Amino acid sequence: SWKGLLHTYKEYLPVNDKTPLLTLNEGNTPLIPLERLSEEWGAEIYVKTEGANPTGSFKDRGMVMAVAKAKEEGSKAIICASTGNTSAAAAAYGARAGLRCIVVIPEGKIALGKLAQAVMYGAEVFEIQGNFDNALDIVRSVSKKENITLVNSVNPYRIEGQKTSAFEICDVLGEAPDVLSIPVGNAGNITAYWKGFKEYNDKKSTGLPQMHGFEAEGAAAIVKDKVIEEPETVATAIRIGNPASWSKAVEAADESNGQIGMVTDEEILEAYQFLAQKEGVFAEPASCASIAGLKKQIESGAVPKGSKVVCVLTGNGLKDPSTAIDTVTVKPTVIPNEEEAFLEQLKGG
Ligand SMILES: Cc1ncc(COP(=O)(O)O)c(/C=C/C(=O)C(=O)O)c1O
Repeated sequence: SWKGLLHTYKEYLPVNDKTPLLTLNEGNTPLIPLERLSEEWGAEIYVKTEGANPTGSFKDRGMVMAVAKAKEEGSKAIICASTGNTSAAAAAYGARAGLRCIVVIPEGKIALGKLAQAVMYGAEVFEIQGNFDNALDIVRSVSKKENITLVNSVNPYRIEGQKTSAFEICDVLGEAPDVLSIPVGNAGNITAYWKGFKEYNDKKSTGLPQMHGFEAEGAAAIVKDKVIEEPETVATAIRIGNPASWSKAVEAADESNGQIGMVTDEEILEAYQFLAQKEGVFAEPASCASIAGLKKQIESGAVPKGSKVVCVLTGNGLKDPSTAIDTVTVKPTVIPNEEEAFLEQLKGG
């Protein structure tokens, strides 16, 4: 049976006999074929549903590695800035490892499910009156002054843990896909996937995908080649205006002959709905940037028909119930406690 990432991929990870084999059974997430969209769009499309991880996002992969190494090094506390999923994962793995966990999130801009997780796992939660980029600046500085381990994706152990998803995709498909489509916020994840695909290719000749990353238009620092001081997007997870791994994301796109593109909130929300309603897959808005971006690239021919594509769905749709209820097209209907009234509605009365 599956024993988590540190156990499964120890030969590819900085795991030694002093590293605690921390786990919440992260990893081994489903790779689901999208039959209807593949048919409609003329490509072979799969989604890597990272929302199936223990805290509902891909962050668990990086956090299990970063927290295990923090504990190995005798750290007593971890800290991160977060748009929500990093703080949820840090809080969970910090609790699991018995470490103090401090998280700094942008006041009023965190999805409800993520805040619920951070508080429930017992993190010390600070809502900064600023955005993620402001929060990251502060926690990077504080972690240097205090003996507290920074677990944002500037911590290389996060990238090590997150690269394992590329291994799983190659193991299931038997080779790398032609295209890997992925949302981009702070750009740690696209960096990690590219590292993973290269390592696996070196070891097993699995081939290399083109890396296609997508920012939200209101936070598209890389695409616009400028820091976005006031990033805005409904996809709050990627509401990041100064990606910490900016140059590594560009490197991944250039080396793989891929590209970093951007999608509008409207395109994200459209993908958010048709993915759930046509394929039964519910992912949070930021995740759907990978679907929205792929749609545009197939339409433009940037991704040729017949390509084998994996879209990374980075977070579970349940993380952000408010956006689902607020933006869904077909709203719920209220009915009295009467069968007649219900039948009337069912018949489209
Ligand atoms: C659902 C979801 N999808 C995509 C991203 C972008 O990944 P990166 O490009 O590696 O940043 C995030 C990132 C979230 C945080 O940065 C945080 O939680 O602080 C996310 O939660």
